[in-house]
Amino acid sequence: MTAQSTPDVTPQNAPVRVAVLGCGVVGTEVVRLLTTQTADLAARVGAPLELVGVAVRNLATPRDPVVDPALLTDDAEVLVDRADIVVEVVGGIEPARTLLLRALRGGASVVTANKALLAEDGPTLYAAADAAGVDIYFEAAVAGAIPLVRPVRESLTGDRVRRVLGIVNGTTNFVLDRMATDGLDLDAAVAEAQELGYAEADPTADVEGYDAAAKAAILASLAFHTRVSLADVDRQGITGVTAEDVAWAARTGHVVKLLAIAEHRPADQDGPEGVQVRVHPALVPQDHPLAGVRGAFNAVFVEAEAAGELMFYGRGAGGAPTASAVLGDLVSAARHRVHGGRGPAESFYAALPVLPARAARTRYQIRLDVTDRPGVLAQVATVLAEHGVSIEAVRQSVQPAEAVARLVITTHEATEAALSATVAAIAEHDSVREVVSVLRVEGV
Ligand SMILES: NC(=O)C1=CN([C@@H]2O[C@H](COP(=O)(O)OP(=O)(O)OC[C@H]3O[C@@H](n4cnc5c(N)ncnc54)[C@H](O)[C@@H]3O)[C@@H](O)[C@H]2O)C=CC1
Ligand SMILES: N[C@@H](CC=O)C(=O)O
Ligand code: NA
Repeated sequence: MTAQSTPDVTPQNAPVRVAVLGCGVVGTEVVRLLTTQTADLAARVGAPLELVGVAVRNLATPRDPVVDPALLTDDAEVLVDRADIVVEVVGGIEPARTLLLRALRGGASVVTANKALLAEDGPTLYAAADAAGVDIYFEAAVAGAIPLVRPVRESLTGDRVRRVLGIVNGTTNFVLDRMATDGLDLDAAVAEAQELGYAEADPTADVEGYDAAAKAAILASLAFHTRVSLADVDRQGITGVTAEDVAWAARTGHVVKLLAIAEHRPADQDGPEGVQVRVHPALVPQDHPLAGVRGAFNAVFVEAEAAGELMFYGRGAGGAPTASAVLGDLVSAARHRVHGGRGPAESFYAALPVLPARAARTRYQIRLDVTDRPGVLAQVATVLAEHGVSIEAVRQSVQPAEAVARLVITTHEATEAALSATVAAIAEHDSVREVVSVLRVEGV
């Protein structure tokens, strides 16, 4: 195998000045790619990319040797004012928002990995970019290295996207995988994900589903040409998922995954046109492609009217994979600085209402402990039937010593509202000791 050749022609155009804000897991890898691929990047852009500085919170923090100490500053505002393109890998809402607005208003383009900020206040950033005629790119913000933002924002913009469904958080996928395959508990698996650089600065954002919900909001906005914010997403994380849930999933031929699902619903007898966006743990059949997504990998299906079903798969977290997506955006924005042109502006003309996710119809698996005596199963089945929820399958295992039977009921499709009412009624029943768990079943 031969080494890739390095171009020997130095582009004649003036350098594009790049500022990097934040030098943590992702920032360090961005600096590494910028400083080790200088000639290739210059050839691809048509001008050198000059790293003019790296803003950090604490100058005294020990850093990877790839980061030249002479480039470090703790004055991010001054650095922003010196740049043509600002790469933001600090994370969080403030000071990231203020710094990015300063960059955009000053005429710099922006590349950001910050899904929390985009899902909270994306329209303000888009508007500032538009007013200044500059770019805002954010491939790294959704599904790390996987090209997904660009395909949805640009490649599929001539089609009608109906649904986006998948795994968009590497940390929780890693955690659920470690729980299932190695019997690790949630806290130990989260600590490992932090060690590997997958988790957010506060991993609550991962385990409680906020990170996946932010990504779902961004994807829904792009896919359906409308505005969806974090607050619009029906969100449930994985902290309620127990080792027993994971074990029962395997016994019934499933794996537990944290899924993000965004759907465009046409007007029909159930209600008006709109979008539904939800994030929650779900049982996925073991033979479904999403079940084979291991570790911190992500996988997303996009269903479009003309294109049909597309699947995107790859590393959804980690410093180097995320930096790859950042650099791709940086080259695009830099090309525009050198040769003219702009990336896409916000497209929100459809202005669709966000519909309650409780109206979404899915299958469910209900696990409950009942008194082990004749006729109990028929009584539980009657409660389900009375609420219009039909049963697809029932498994029963008995613990004779305790006179308890464990029932695992898989339902046909039902709304969350119907299911909740049914579960409440079941829980009231004399023979029911405990409703142990209720999980959606997706991907069937
Ligand atoms: N780690 C990952 O796998 C991925 C991270 N992201 C996003 O990338 C961004 C950065 O993530 P990480 O590098 O993992 O986080 P990190 O916590 O490792 O790095 C952030 C760095 O920013 C620094 N910082 C905080 N406030 C600052 C300020 N005012 N000025 C300058 N520096 C400041 C922190 O000291 C820290 O070193 C976040 O928005 C995150 O959501 C996106 C995709 C994947
Ligand atoms: N914490 C995030 C990082 C990438 O977006 C994740 O685990 O997916
Ligand atoms: Na991506």
